[in-house]
Amino acid sequence: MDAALLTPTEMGEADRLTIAAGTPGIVLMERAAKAVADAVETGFGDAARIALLAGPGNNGGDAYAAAAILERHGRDVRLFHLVPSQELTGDAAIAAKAYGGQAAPLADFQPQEFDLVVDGLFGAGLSRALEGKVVDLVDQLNASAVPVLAIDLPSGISGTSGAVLGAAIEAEATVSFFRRKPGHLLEPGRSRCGRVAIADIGIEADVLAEIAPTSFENRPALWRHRLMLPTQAGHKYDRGHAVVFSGPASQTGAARMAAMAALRGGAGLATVFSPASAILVNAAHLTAVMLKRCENAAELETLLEDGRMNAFVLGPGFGAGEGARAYAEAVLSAGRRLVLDADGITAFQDMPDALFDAAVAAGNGREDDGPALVLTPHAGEFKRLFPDLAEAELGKADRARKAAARSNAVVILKGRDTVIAAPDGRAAINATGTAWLATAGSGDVLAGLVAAQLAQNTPTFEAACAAVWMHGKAAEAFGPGLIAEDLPAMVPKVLADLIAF
Ligand SMILES: NC(=O)C1=CN([C@@H]2O[C@H](COP(=O)(O)OP(=O)(O)OC[C@H]3O[C@@H](n4cnc5c(N)ncnc54)[C@H](OP(=O)(O)O)[C@@H]3O)[C@@H](O)[C@H]2O)[C@@H](O)CC1
Ligand SMILES: Nc1ncnc2c1ncn2[C@@H]1O[C@H](COP(=O)(O)OP(=O)(O)O)[C@@H](O)[C@H]1O
Ligand SMILES: [K+]
Repeated sequence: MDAALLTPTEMGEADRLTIAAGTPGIVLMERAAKAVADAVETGFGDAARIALLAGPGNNGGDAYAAAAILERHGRDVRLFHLVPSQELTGDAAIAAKAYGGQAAPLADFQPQEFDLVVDGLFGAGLSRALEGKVVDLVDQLNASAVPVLAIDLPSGISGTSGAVLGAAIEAEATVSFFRRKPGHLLEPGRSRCGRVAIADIGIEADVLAEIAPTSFENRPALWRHRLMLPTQAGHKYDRGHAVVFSGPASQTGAARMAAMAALRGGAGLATVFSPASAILVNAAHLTAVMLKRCENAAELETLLEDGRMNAFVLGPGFGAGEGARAYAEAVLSAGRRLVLDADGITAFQDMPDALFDAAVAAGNGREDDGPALVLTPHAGEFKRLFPDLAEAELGKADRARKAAARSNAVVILKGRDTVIAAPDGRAAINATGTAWLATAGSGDVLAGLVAAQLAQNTPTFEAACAAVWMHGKAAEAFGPGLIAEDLPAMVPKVLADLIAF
């Protein structure tokens, strides 16, 4: 549960359970305010003049309480309120009453008069788009060079989806409480948050058992225990045999990169299945990865008789069309797990139901494996299979969740904020990687890394999460100038860190 993310509603529940167990709300608010004041001292110690913006709810209450602490520390603070303090209720009213310092209406706020702005306008309670004068204020603040420290979330960012509702503050840092929220990790929220720190305000982790969150940050804590690492006396077949389908002679590189990634990621063996026309070009470039001819669906049926080949990748450089559909259906109906990427996804754009039916029929493979199918679309490919979901007013995590449920697949919806979703409703949001991953062929390597985990019998959701995390870590380890070929070579370092973890 360390990796759990809480939606604002779930966070409200954590708050409620904690208060019911005996900690008054004002105590939680005081602790939240202390964390904000600490973040000011550690991150913005040089700021001479500090403005705190207070909204109409408890986010504003946090601002009042933080202003009181900073003033006690001798800092030059001034508070600006969206509504007069007499209109506040509950804990926010208590905090406002306790603050005896300077306060003025928000209309008087001029960003350039300050060295730091603490944003306590709206947090978890944001319920609709910002409008009117508040939008003007947000625009004015964003245009100024004054750094902002956001309380809980930058105002205007949805904690659930990371969306900008009307307008949103661009923070340099954000202090949130107990656990991250999806909006801290999903774009554009992630970019608006700046550095995120999570403060312990005394909410016990055991409230999570009752809340049963379904969103997670993609961290090793989520899947490390499900990874099958080599054993001392292990045989290569213990680690499975990954197969990648090659495209025609002019586009074979993608499959080889995926196969190399499968091997580096720990599959015991990796083989490229190649059409006859591309055998020579593949042979000229393969060494540790093996090669077999696979010309058509009939030949594939024969090859599938070798039950040790347990994880397949179809799509990178494959070419779209009927061939891809027949292969995908054959692999799934043979009870093997399949990563369907790129052209493999496009091949089903006119008949997504044929794919979903095949995935449903394939069921969950061996008992604990999870779904037989992994889909790895970027936003464009996602739209080909799920046009209605791509256009619906949904956050990225819910979009991926609905797609996973409909297709009975684990869906890896790629991008800077890749979401991995399972048909059972779990969704993990990834935070590893660099912008250098946006390079030709990097998705092919990811497909191979997923197959590496599937080959080693990692359950499907955890396999996908681990692969996405490693892919990002490999990019971080390489640094600038990355091209796709560099990624498999960085996997050993990523694995070493993971094993030491
Ligand atoms: N949970 C916890 O454990 C803890 C939570 N804590 C803190 O509480 C915060 C959550 O407080 P909260 O629930 O009072 O919500 P908050 O973000 O202040 O906003 C609600 C107010 O804004 C209003 N409003 C909404 N949208 C609007 C719009 N577009 N334009 C204009 N108005 C809008 C809304 O009005 P209404 O929708 O009711 O009309 C309501 O008045 C959380 O982020 C954290 O900082 C900490 O103290 C520590 C413990
Ligand atoms: N700005 C970014 N930051 C981090 N990762 C990114 C970014 N842009 C793309 N990626 C990742 O790079 C990979 C690109 O895959 P894909 O779109 O399939 O490209 P290709 O088809 O060229 O292989 C995905 O894993 C995606 O999540
Ligand atoms: K805020």
